[in-house]
Amino acid sequence: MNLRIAIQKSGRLSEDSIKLLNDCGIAVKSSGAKLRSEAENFPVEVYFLRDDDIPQYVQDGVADIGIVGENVLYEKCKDVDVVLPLGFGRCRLALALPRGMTYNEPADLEGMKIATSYPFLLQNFLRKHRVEAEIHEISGSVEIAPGIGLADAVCDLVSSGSTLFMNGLQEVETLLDSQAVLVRHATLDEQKEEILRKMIFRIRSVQAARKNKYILLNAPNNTLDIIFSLLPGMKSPTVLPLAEEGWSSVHSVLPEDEFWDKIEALKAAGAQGILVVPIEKMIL
Ligand SMILES: Nc1ncnc2c1ncn2[C@@H]1O[C@H](COP(=O)(O)OP(=O)(O)OP(=O)(O)O)[C@@H](O)[C@H]1O
Ligand SMILES: O=P(O)(O)OC[C@H]1O[C@H](OP(=O)(O)OP(=O)(O)O)[C@H](O)[C@@H]1O
Ligand SMILES: [Mg+2]
Repeated sequence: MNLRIAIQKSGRLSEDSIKLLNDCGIAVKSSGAKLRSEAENFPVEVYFLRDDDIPQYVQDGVADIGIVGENVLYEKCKDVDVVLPLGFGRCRLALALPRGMTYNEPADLEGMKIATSYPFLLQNFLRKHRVEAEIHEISGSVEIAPGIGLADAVCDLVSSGSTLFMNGLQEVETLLDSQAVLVRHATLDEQKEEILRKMIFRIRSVQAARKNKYILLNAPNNTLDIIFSLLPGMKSPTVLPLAEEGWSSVHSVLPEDEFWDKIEALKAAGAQGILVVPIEKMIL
């Protein structure tokens, strides 16, 4: 029996969703016209859908799991469980006003007409701040609304901010920070649970590998104590003697976010010939 997984057919999450499955050793191709596809080497079947529909499909058990942005998930309010964050599709749901308009607090939105594709999340925000405003729901190109007299403000997704900028808008509030998450139907039979467990294990290994680098360096033996204190490694660093007397080669694993600071410190401690290599999988 196959685990049925729903991913976005074409859009911002499609490529990263397929790449994640591929990096987990699950051979699926991007959809084309075929909206269902079985992996060749792992018991999953992929459904290619509009992202808006994914929470409903997973809630109803039409799909067992899905990949969807938190923005869509929380807007749709469906009963599905979040399994784990996936680290891509990062964006924020934000309120924006025409540039130059003063904004100090949510009360400044009182009486405004706000265009959005996220009426539920916007309504929550307005209610929380006891603001009365009119919500005008549109399904896309939201940022055009103030410029054509359709609304006074917008509430839409932002990542680089260039769409807001190009449309003469300024961001004034963040309602939600979002990324893609893996969601699941509340209950699955034991066979599907087992497939999902394997998949989660693979995803975690891929994520750990993406967050770390393998580092190799040469150092004089009298600097090794300082170098070890800088390089924790998965257990502890590997040390091999160099052919040249009094020198060693040290191998270790470094988190991506500590990387540049550590490299500076390693150089200062006497490390030379530093090589940094990506890790493909990391089994914890
Ligand atoms: N600018 C962005 N940067 C990063 N992630 C984004 C950005 N815009 C949207 N996302 C994330 O990607 C998801 C899909 O965005 P996309 O624009 O492809 O959706 P869509 O047009 O609604 O597609 P569909 O046709 O599937 O309904 C969003 O729900 C959000 O989680
Ligand atoms: O801050 P930025 O980097 O400019 O990104 C923000 C834009 O990206 C998304 O739309 P998208 O380009 O996915 O088009 P869509 O309207 O078809 O969803 C979102 O709806 C914004 O319009
Ligand atoms: Mg959509």
